[in-house]
Amino acid sequence: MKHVLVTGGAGYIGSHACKLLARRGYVPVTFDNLVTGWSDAVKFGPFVQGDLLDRAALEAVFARYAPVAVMHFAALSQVGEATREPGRYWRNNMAGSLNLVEAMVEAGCTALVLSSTCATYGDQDGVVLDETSAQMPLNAYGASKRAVEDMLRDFGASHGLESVVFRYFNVAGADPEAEIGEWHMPETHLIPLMIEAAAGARAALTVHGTDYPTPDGTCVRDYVHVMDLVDAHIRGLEWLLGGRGSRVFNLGTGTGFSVREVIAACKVATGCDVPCSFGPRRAGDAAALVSGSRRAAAELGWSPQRSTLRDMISDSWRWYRTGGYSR
Ligand SMILES: NC(=O)c1ccc[n+]([C@@H]2O[C@H](COP(=O)([O-])OP(=O)(O)OC[C@H]3O[C@@H](n4cnc5c(N)ncnc54)[C@H](O)[C@@H]3O)[C@@H](O)[C@H]2O)c1
Ligand SMILES: O=c1ccn([C@@H]2O[C@H](COP(=O)(O)OP(=O)(O)O[C@H]3O[C@H](CO)[C@@H](O)[C@H](O)[C@H]3O)[C@@H](O)[C@H]2O)c(=O)[nH]1
Repeated sequence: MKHVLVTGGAGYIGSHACKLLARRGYVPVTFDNLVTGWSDAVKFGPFVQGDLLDRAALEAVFARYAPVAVMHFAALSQVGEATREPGRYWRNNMAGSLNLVEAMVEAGCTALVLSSTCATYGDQDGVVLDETSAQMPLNAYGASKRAVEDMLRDFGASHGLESVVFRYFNVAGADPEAEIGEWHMPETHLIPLMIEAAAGARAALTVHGTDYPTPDGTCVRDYVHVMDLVDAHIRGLEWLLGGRGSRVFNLGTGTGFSVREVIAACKVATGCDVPCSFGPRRAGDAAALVSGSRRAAAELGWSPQRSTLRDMISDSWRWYRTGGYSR
C-alpha cells in the first residue's frame, strides 16, 4: 500500500483529499495540529497530531510511514486575518513549509503537491490569469504562498524535489455523501456564511463592498467544487509518481460569479431567502479573480464535474443540515 502524507488532512480540503486518496487505493496519513481542523474529519487513514513547526514530529512521521509523496494543505488561509497578523502567517505558512521540505529531503521523499492560491496573483484588473501571469500578492497570506512556491523551485534545483503546485481559485461545496464538509470556527467564507443566513442561524450575510469595478459592484470569484479540486490532486500526484516533473497549474473553471450572483443562486438551490446587509470592502480583497488557463484540462485531463453554483451550494446545504462537526 502506498502511503501519502497529507498535511492539513483534518481541514476542509485535506479531508476531502483523504477520502478520494483512500478510494483510489492510497493510505492517507493526516498530519495536522487542529488549529483550524477537526479530528472528526480524519476518517480515511491514520492521524498524527503534530505541528509543521515541530521538525522532530515531522521526521518521526516520515520514519514511521515512508510516504511516497506529500500533499501539503496545512496553512493559515484567511485573507482578513493575514492582513491583521502577518507574522503569524509568515511563520506558519513559510517556516512550516520549510521544515516540511527539509524533512522530506532528509527522508528521501521527493514528490510534493502544494496548495497554492490565486491570491498570489493579487488584483490585476482585466488581465487573464494563467500560470505565467505575474504574482503580486496583496496580503501576507498570498505572499507567504508565493514564497513557498519560490522555495520549492530552489529545492527542486538543488535537491531533486519535484512539485506540482496548484493555484486554486475559490473552493466550495462538500462531499456529496455529506460524510465531511466545510466547517470553520469562526467561518469567514462566503458560501457557508450564506447558508447559515439562509438557515436562520445567522441574522444576515454582510456583503463586503458594493463599489468594486465589476458589473454589479460586488467581488467576482471563480468557484470550484472541492471534489473536482481533489480529483485534480490525485492527477497531480500521479503525474509526479509517473516522473513527469515539476509543474504549476491553476485550478478554476474560468467562469466568475459576483457575490450578488452567488446569493441569487443560494435562494434557488435552498429555497430560502438569504437576509443580507451591505458593508464596506474587506481589507485585502481583490475585485475579480478568475482563471484564464486550460493547462490542467490539457495536461492532466482534468474536467470539473460538480463545479456549478447549484451543485456546490446544494452539497454544502446538505452537509450543513447534517450538523457539520458540531453534532
Ligand atoms: N478554501 C479555499 O478556497 C482555498 C483557496 C485557495 C487555496 N487554499 C489553500 O488550501 C489549503 C487548505 O485550505 P482549507 O480551506 O482546507 O483550510 P482549513 O483551515 O480547513 O485546513 C487547513 C488545515 O491545516 C492545519 N494546519 C494549519 N497550520 C498547521 C501547522 N502549522 N501544522 C499542522 N497543521 C496545520 C489546520 O488545523 C487545518 O486542519 C490551504 O493551504 C489554503 O491556503 C484554500
Ligand atoms: O461574509 C462575507 C464573506 C465573503 N464575502 C465576499 O465573498 C468573496 C469570497 O470571499 P471568501 O469566501 O472569504 O474567499 P476569498 O477571500 O476570495 O478567499 C478564498 O479564496 C482564495 C482564492 O481566491 C484563497 O486563497 C483563500 O484561501 C480562500 O479563503 C469575497 O469577495 C468576499 O469579500 C462577503 O461579501 N461576505
